[in-house]
Amino acid sequence: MTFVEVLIKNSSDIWEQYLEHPFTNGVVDGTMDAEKFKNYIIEDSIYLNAYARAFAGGMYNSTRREDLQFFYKSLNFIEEGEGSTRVYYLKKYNLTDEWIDQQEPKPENKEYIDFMLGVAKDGTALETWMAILPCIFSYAYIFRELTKSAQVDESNPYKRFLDDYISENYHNYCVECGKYVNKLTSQINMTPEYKDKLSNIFRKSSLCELEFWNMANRK
Ligand SMILES: Cc1ncc(CO)c(N)n1
Repeated sequence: MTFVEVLIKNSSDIWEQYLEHPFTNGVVDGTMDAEKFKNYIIEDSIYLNAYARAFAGGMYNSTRREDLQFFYKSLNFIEEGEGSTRVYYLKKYNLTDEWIDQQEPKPENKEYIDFMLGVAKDGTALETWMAILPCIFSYAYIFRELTKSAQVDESNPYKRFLDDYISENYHNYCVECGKYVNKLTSQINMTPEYKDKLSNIFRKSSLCELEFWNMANRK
């Protein structure tokens, strides 16, 4: 088993809950309440700004060119994909980035942001990847799994959102991230204690993801 596979296995009890969540299922079948989805997009726009700062923290703490490059290549990929989808929905709701900048995140979002930025501020590149990987991987996992048996309807208002995560492009990016992180772990001395430390960071972010869905599903 690769280290990335171990990480996911150690958080599988949480990951299983993503697939049964009323919010993720409501988005996939298009029945999600429009107001809830709008509020989700607002929180997620705040989150993605903090996410970019986490990458910046990871970059600041990286001294190897490959590590620096992988952070900015990833950030660019996210900005062009999900970032522009958020802008599309914000426009639809007549909201602007300037307005988003003024908003305070809800408590669940704030907890996730604070955790991620804390790891990125003081951690190594690898530790920072532990905090940001559940975000990247879980969306591919959730939306690929949930659309396996049923295609996304053309009339689904959330199709543009879903298409980002079920695309081949996003899948390939996840594979690339996995390879890169596995390579990082093969270059250092991974004691059992350190493996646990890394796995716990990944697990905490996985839990924050679940709380984010719970938050989104509350009015
Ligand atoms: C909270 C959250 N987690 C994961 C993703 C996917 O990158 C996202 N856009 N937002």
